[in-house]
Amino acid sequence: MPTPHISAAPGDFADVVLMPGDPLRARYIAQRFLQDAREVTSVRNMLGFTGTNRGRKISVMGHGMGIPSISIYATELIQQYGARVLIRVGSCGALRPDVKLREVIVALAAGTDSNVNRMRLQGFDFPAVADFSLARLAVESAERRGKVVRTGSVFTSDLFYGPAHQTYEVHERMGMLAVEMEVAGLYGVAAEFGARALALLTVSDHLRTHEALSPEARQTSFDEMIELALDVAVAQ
Ligand SMILES: O=P(O)(O)O[C@H]1O[C@H](CO)[C@@H](O)[C@H]1O
Ligand SMILES: O=c1cc[nH]c(=O)[nH]1
Repeated sequence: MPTPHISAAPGDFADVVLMPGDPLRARYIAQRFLQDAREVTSVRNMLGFTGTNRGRKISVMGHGMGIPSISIYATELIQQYGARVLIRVGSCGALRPDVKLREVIVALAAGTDSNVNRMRLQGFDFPAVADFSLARLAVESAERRGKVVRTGSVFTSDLFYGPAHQTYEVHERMGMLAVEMEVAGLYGVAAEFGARALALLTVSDHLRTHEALSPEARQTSFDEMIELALDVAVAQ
């Protein structure tokens, strides 16, 4: 049963998995937000945990950085471990001046400079969209908690250090809120294997103003995003 990248036993994972990029954030979420959490995989230190939240079995696992990395973990979780719902909880850099640090973005869709979804769709454009019911639950949860969230599209970039800044204006003109590195890939994997996916992103830095969250502010803001993600997870 173990895959090349996940050493968990059958049944170790819940059907709903929260996925931060950073495996240490996965451990933090498990320790702070899950009851009776236990580590279920640690291959390459890509930590995964399973516990409960409000009585609902939930897993959390890191996915690393970039589409190739998240694609491996998302595929193996769905195909080998029965995951049906994947919720990325990540960080992003804001593009538009009106998008502020600490805001949470519900990523309804993602454009990308990656070719992976065209490979899936024999050269044609693929609409990389979130699962609507998950997105709606996230927005409803934010309303209940009195938290304002943004909904809209983001840009998934293959390169963290690259020429993307030359195209920021174009992304912005096309209505994109922020840049990150995995969402388009996650939505492609979910579509290919019949799972549901959503990404919630906290604005950790601003690509125009070059402001960035302090480590403390980053932690608090991520906690608010994780609470929304858990509301969605528990409702499944
Ligand atoms: O904070 P995470 O979830 O890793 O997300 C963002 O941070 C990483 C880059 O620093 C990329 O993975 C990007 O998508
Ligand atoms: O991928 C990312 C994540 C955060 N901020 C960025 O500029 N890019």
